[in-house]
Amino acid sequence: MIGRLNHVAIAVPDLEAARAQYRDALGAKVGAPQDEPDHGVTVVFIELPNTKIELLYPLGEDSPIQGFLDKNPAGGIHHVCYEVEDILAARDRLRASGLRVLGDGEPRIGAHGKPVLFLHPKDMNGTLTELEQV
Ligand SMILES: CC[C@@H](C(=O)O)C(=O)SCCNC(=O)CCNC(=O)[C@H](O)C(C)(C)COP(=O)(O)OP(=O)(O)OC[C@H]1O[C@@H](n2cnc3c(N)ncnc32)[C@H](O)[C@@H]1OP(=O)(O)O
Ligand SMILES: [Co+2]
Repeated sequence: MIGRLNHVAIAVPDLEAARAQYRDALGAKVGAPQDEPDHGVTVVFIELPNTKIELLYPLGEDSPIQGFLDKNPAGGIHHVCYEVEDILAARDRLRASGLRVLGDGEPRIGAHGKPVLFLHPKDMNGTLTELEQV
């Protein structure tokens, strides 16, 4: 059911420093910061030949990544995102397997303008998992 790895998200304590590191030290193609108020994060996408890195920084007072950064002040891998063709079919299949879909279970529009859902990290081998319909 799952398709390509769309992105690996890394929560960072200093977004500009992380952007500069990927651009200058690693020589990567680094995008501009993009505020996502509905998701409580500012994101920067880094284009790699085979996937993307999504740098995450908290936005607003109720950011879902604040707790993660409090526990991991140097930053760390926050989630992985897999592509699916039909997100509602994927959600129903995963729920039937006993996995918890976060929030109200209704897909929300993500940073690429496509519907996304998240699966609880405790049900996914300790890894917060995002699904994006492509
Ligand atoms: C820009 C849009 C979109 C895109 O298009 O790409 C995005 O990527 S948005 C990214 C940010 N949005 C989200 O993360 C939404 C989903 N996340 C959540 O609903 C919450 O963050 C959470 C996963 C339910 C965690 O909630 P929180 O209140 O921060 O923590 P808890 O204390 O309740 O955590 C319970 C338990 O889970 C562990 N945990 C938390 N976050 C992670 C993580 N990222 N990876 C692995 N494990 C995680 C946490 O440590 C707790 O474990 P214990 O300490 O053992 O209890
Ligand atoms: Co993401």
